[in-house]
Amino acid sequence: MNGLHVQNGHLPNGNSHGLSMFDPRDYDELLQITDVVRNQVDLKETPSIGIICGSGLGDIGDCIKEPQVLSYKKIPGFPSTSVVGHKGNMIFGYLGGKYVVCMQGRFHPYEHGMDLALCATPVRVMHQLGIKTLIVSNAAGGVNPAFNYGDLMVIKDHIFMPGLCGFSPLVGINDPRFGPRFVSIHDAYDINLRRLALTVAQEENIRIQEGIYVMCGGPQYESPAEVMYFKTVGADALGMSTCHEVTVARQCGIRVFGFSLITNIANTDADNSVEVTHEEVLVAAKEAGFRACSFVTKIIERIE
Ligand SMILES: O=P(O)(O)O[C@@H]1C[C@H](O)[C@@H](CO)O1
Ligand code: HPA
Repeated sequence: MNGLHVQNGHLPNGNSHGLSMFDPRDYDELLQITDVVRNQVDLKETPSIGIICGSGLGDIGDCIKEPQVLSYKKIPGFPSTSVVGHKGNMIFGYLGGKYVVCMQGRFHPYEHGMDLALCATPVRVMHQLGIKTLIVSNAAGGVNPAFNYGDLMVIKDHIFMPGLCGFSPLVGINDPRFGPRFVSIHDAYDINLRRLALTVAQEENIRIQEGIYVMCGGPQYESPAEVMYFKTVGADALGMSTCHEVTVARQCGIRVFGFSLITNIANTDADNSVEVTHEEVLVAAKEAGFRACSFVTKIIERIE
């Protein structure tokens, strides 16, 4: 065990700089964290599905039945969540008739020194808890001209900008217990889950799109010229998260479903642009809360 200090049987949280004292690439250290989680909740069964709530989409966690809520503050190694709209709770309980674990709040690389492995820690912990399927959500700016404010977008594929620039959660030592050194990202977003989601949306009368999500580094929103660049290379929606989590999930063989809530339409012309704010992102997410909950619940009901 490297660099991990056990105090009174508990591992410490990250320090005041948000940097963690544990090594998120160390399988055994993560096992300890997972054990601390297990010891603080009365698990009804092994959770089969993990959920990560995007900005303002914490309502999904609030829909969970018989919830057991564990604050991230009680999970050693988990850094703080500083972004408004990310409550920082790990919730166990039932959704759509399945036992799930839900991360009501995520760690964004821009909050934590671009330490992508640290930010993907919840996925590795959920893997050790036994999940087989991960549902990731995010707020994103729409680039595709057919998209409207408030649309949901099933993620078909992604462009992981930090990953392409060497900021991958898989950089560094690789413990084969997490999965292979080299991971193929050819089918990251499970096609059967995507089809199921499109069917559910149609049945529930939810406006749905399908497209390519781009993870930028953030925290600044993209300039109109940058948006045009991404549009040219095939982007449909822009955000600042998700791809690091999906990459780690795929390494450990978890199947993934991802969706974006289009909270704003990204600017494409500096002469006709509007300010983008996190406040409007949160308003859009609040308006979509009920829809997002029923979408996720109905999908989970039908997951085999
Ligand atoms: O956690 P997500 O990806 O939903 O958060 C988005 C991206 C930024 O963190 C923030 C910008 O408003 O919302
Ligand atoms: N860009 C990046 N991230 C975002 C946006 C955006 O326009 N909207 C919500 N999250």
